[in-house]
Amino acid sequence: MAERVEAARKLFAGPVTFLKSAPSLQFLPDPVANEVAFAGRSNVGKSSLLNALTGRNALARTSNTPGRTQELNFFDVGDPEGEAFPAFRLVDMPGYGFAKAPKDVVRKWKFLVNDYLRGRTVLKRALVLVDSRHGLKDVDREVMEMLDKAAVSYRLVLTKADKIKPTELAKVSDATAAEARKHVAAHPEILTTSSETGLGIAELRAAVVEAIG
Ligand SMILES: Nc1nc2c(ncn2[C@@H]2O[C@H](COP(=O)(O)OP(=O)(O)OP(=O)(O)O)[C@@H](O)[C@H]2O)c(=O)[nH]1
Ligand SMILES: [Mg+2]
Repeated sequence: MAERVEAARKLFAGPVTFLKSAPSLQFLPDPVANEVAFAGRSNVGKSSLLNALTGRNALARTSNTPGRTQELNFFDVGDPEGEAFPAFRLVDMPGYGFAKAPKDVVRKWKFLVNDYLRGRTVLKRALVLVDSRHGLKDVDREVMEMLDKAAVSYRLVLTKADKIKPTELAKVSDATAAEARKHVAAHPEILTTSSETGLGIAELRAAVVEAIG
């Protein structure tokens, strides 16, 4: 475990650059590197977690206003010692399930995300982020079913762990794990993170590196 964490730290210490935004499938980058995608309800902390993983504060745009990102954002991550750049890609997905989302936006999200998830052979894993204060919601369950059907393996990641008491956190984590076990494509173990304190970030890096192989 410690070895994997160290290897992952090195890989993530390499160059990281924003590649492009894809508002629709025709704008997807060529599938030249394995990808790990960040999914989750709006405001759950996807962009913040991507920044924490790469150690770059302002790489992915974070915001207090939910639903700003409606595109797939691709980031190249390199290996400082390797020849190949990118070594892999991180994909920041638009958030789902915010209250004021207009219907056409929701429909667009479903088409874009569903098509991306089903058709992308380089997509090795999705990380489904869940706010640890709220736990899984029905929209998350719908996305989990979408991932089950698309046969994309995924891992549930609790975010903003700094915002709740450890006893509450343990309860939410147990409940989330119990649900994960009912889904064929879900990893049974839940990762707990905070972009604010750095909790779980090293472990999440290791999980990404394991996923990209
Ligand atoms: N306390 C705390 N706040 C966080 C954490 N992660 C994110 N936030 C805050 O939560 C808000 C939303 O974060 P984002 O990273 O923009 O969320 P997102 O999931 O990318 O949101 P969308 O792009 O709208 O889907 C911001 O105000 C962040 O500063 C965390 O670990 N702890
Ligand atoms: Mg975002």
